[in-house]
Amino acid sequence: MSPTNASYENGSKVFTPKNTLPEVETENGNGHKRYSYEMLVETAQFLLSRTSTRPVIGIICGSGMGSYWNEGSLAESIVEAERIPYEEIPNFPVSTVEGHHGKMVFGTLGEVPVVAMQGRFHYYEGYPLWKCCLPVRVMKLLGVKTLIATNAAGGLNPRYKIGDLMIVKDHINMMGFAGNNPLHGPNDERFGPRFPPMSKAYDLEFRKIAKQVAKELNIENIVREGVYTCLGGPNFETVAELNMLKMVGVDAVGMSTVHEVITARHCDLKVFGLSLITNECITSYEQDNEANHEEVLDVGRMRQDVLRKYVARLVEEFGREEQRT
Ligand SMILES: O=P(O)(O)O[C@@H]1C[C@H](O)[C@@H](CO)O1
Ligand SMILES: Nc1nc2[nH]cnc2c(=O)[nH]1
Repeated sequence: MSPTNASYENGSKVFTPKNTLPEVETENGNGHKRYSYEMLVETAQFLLSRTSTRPVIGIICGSGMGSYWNEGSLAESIVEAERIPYEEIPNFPVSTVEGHHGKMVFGTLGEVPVVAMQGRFHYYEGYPLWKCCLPVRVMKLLGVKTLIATNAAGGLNPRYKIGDLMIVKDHINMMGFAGNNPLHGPNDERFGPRFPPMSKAYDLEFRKIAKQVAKELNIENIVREGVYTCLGGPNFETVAELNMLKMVGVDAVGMSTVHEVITARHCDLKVFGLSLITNECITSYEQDNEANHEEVLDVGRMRQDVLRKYVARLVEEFGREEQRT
């Protein structure tokens, strides 16, 4: 079935969108049924019935940033928080990774209504990319205008230090090179166009604001700006892989965010991406150290104070920017 009807007007091809995403797609090879638009509306309506918050900013908390230790983290600094476990949410997957709680948290940050995912879904957990990104579409249906996607990442740029923060300037969709994309399959025009552009994926104004706020908070010495890539995981990379990624201009390597950002841009959310550099990428066979998840979580804990303050101020400023435009 074609997702669009093409006709010709004055010699140019004109596409008339059809709402064609079938109720439930066929299983996509690994037992995961695709969800219809209506099912995601049901999910959003359930959430709206469980909270009085009407969020304008959605936050995805990266590994170790979503309250692994229950207090002091980004998700825990949300005021008048209402927490809804993923298991209670219709059509929602569950979080299986240590450091990811599995709750949607509604409330305010700096008086801006927000929803935060305390725990995200990763491809390596066995979810197809579209399912990893399902909450982004639910956020859109909740009324969210801006997505802040945070992640833990390995620092590939030799100037980066463990504990640095990287404003994401752009990404390289490595999994997309192999044809794995969250938008793969029939397109539902109610979310967005068949062929969305990605050249301005990370909002320029937000990036400027983030640099300004870093100055105000006196953390500009640890705030960088660079290119992120996502690999499928769950293993950390080989030396050869990392050297290849370095050659193509990658500054930080992770296992998330890229597909969430593609999904967010497809449904016209504005995006800000932030990586916490939790470990050094090993690019030489002479180095003894190896990447490990414990270090990733430890660095998240070490930096939770800074992250919390930084993201809370960003939310305030982005909320203001949202009202201005
Ligand atoms: O959810 P994020 O991208 O922050 O988590 C990263 C990637 C893996 O899930 C984990 C590896 O330690 O951290
Ligand atoms: N792929 C990848 N993901 C990470 N998440 C945190 N650190 C890393 C890393 O070094 N590589």
